[in-house]
Amino acid sequence: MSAQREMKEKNHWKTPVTIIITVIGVIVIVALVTVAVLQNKPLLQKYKYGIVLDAGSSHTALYIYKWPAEKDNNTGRAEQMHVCKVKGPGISSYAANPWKAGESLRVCMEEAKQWVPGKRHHETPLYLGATAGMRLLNMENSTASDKVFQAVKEALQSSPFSYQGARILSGQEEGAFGWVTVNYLDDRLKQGLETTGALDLGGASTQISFVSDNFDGSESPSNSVTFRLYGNDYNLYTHSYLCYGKDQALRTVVAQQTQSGPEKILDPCSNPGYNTIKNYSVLYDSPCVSNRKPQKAPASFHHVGKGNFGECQKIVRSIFNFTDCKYSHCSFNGVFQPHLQGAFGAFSAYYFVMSFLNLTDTSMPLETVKEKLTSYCSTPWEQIKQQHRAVKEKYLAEYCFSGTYILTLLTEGYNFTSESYSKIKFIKKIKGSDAGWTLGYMLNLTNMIPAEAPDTPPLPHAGYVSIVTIMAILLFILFILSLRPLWPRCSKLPQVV
Ligand SMILES: Nc1nc2c(ncn2[C@@H]2O[C@H](COP(=O)(O)OP(=O)(O)OP(=O)(O)O)[C@@H](O)[C@H]2O)c(=O)[nH]1
Ligand SMILES: [Ca+2]
Repeated sequence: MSAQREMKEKNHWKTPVTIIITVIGVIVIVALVTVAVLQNKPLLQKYKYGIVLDAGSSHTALYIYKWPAEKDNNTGRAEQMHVCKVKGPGISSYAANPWKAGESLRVCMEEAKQWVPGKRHHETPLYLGATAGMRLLNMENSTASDKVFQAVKEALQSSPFSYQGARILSGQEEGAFGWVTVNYLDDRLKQGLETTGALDLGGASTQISFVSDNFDGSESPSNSVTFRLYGNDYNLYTHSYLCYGKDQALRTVVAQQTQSGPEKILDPCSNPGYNTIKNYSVLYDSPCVSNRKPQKAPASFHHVGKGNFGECQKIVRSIFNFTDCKYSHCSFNGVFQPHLQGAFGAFSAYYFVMSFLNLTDTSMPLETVKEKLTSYCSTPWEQIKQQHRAVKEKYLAEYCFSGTYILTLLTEGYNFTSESYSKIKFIKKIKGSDAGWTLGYMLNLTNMIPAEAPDTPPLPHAGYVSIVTIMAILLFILFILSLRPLWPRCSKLPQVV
């Protein structure tokens, strides 16, 4: 009797133990699965943001980038979220009123505050990089350049973002980061694919950057930039030609025609019927041409269009020096350049000009490109204006020169042949992000491209979760089986007895 009671009491005790064990088991399963889910992926996809201001010679643009805020930055791709074009000219144009340079940025800075979520403002890095316009101002008047930077810094520091500095990029940096952007957006770096060269045509300078098998940097170290990205070594050739941006090259071509200080020039690079008065002091107010300034000249001259592609190309050719070269190969002006290799992406003014002129199809023979330019250049100015009422007159007036300049720079300056020309792609954006140096610059400064290939997880996220879930269930079943001797079935034994 007492044994039976003991057994009954024991059974009373066993049932709650089984329940507790079951509850603990369920909790363990839930905890394990939750850990697996959380460790590998945040429940809510959050983004990080970065802002880069491109203070170019002709204008400033503010780019906002975003990327998934995963454990390490290297797994998600950064993409352009928004671009804000600053109204007015580039910051170097405010040399006489530096505070206005800072003021000009305010509208876009306000816009940035709307695009980046408020709670991310303080952790969002903000950079400003200035290019050829500020390089020229710095050469001409470093005090004025410092004052412009001071004004710009104050404007940026007063924003809620994490200001990381404003500086002038070197030509090598500008070229190399443009190359990084293009290849990053094309996913060529991560996958270790053959890279694409980058051609950037700005207002005051132009860059060419590419990887060439027969360039190791030894022949001209100043043209060499090395990178180790995702476990691959790149020896990049890059050169930036100051004064060979579209605006400065045009200035040089007009200066070339006004060296004797005439009152009128008949310019083959402007359409027939184009006629405007230009100021000598404005034209020669740039270190790119100041040494050519005529000794004796009136205050202004009549700039009259003649519209002749062939003659225009002759003058354009004359701003390149093709004779001096101390290296095995040169492009122009005695600058070393290895043999062109692979495909190229051409952006900025290359794209603006060639898309306007319907010349982005590079399978078109070079002869056809010349014919189309001949036709555009010879079209009367009034007709051009009538046909393109929505396009800014300043741009319209320059397309004959710009097209001629681009063709000459590519084929005679950089030595693109009809075959290699067909490997150029005129581009504005890649997968929604603008081609340009800004993204590459930010990726570099935020260490978002690792030197070594990231450790790829042997299993995707879902795989981890499934395995942990199965293991947890198996463990639980084993655990329950191990408790068999305590199962309620035992409590019935005394009744049988
Ligand atoms: N036709 C046309 N030209 C443009 C447009 N936007 C800019 N440009 C011109 O194209 C040239 C190059 O522009 P950007 O690439 O912005 O040059 P930037 O960055 O200011 O100059 P850099 O400091 O030399 O790089 C300049 O002469 C601009 O005036 C456009 O929408 N259409
Ligand atoms: Ca630029």
